[in-house]
Amino acid sequence: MSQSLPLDQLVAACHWIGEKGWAPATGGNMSVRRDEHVCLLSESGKDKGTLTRDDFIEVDIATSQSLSGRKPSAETGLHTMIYRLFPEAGAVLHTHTVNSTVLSRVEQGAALLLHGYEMQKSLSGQHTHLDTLAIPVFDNSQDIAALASEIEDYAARFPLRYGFLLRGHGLTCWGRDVSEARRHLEGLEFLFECERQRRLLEKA
Ligand SMILES: CSCCC(=O)C(=O)COP(=O)(O)O
Ligand SMILES: [Zn+2]
Repeated sequence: MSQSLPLDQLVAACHWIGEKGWAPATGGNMSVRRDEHVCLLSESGKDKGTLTRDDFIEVDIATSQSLSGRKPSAETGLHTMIYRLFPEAGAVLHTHTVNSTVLSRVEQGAALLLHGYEMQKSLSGQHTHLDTLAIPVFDNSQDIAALASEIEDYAARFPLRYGFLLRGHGLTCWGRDVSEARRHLEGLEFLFECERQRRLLEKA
């Protein structure tokens, strides 16, 4: 059986994300790397749970410019930043879930620390619940270029793996391919739900 193409895998991932309710009201954006220079990014303003192959736009990774007249995601600069920072990154998924939106506001520190969860091992290279996983949290901004620059500066000084949270906005995560990006998204969302519940129960 022939293996589906990365874009087909990404479209299936978008439908899965939509079914999960993780991209409500046109929120979220998704992309896949085509090669060293170009990625395919979801078109801005569309319902991401019902995207088709035709809803993805070729974008130059170096300049973040669309190679056609159509408007790619408002957050294009964050996707291209990830592809420039991490040559091994093959797919980027951005979602607006309740957990990522609320936890990123409750967490006042520079990172959401996850510790003691077996499902930390769902993330590539993680082998024990005894380690502490730090998912950085950045203040939300409508200035995507400035936000990308802030995150690039962070990545120059600290390890940046799996994803980052935008405070009161959502999660952007990535993987070597669509399958790994999906696993990282699902694993992080599970961990966020656990952490949100833990904080609620420990306050009770
Ligand atoms: C109502 S969604 C606000 C924009 C956003 O945060 C998002 O993730 C979707 O923007 P896009 O331009 O990619 O549709
Ligand atoms: Zn968003």
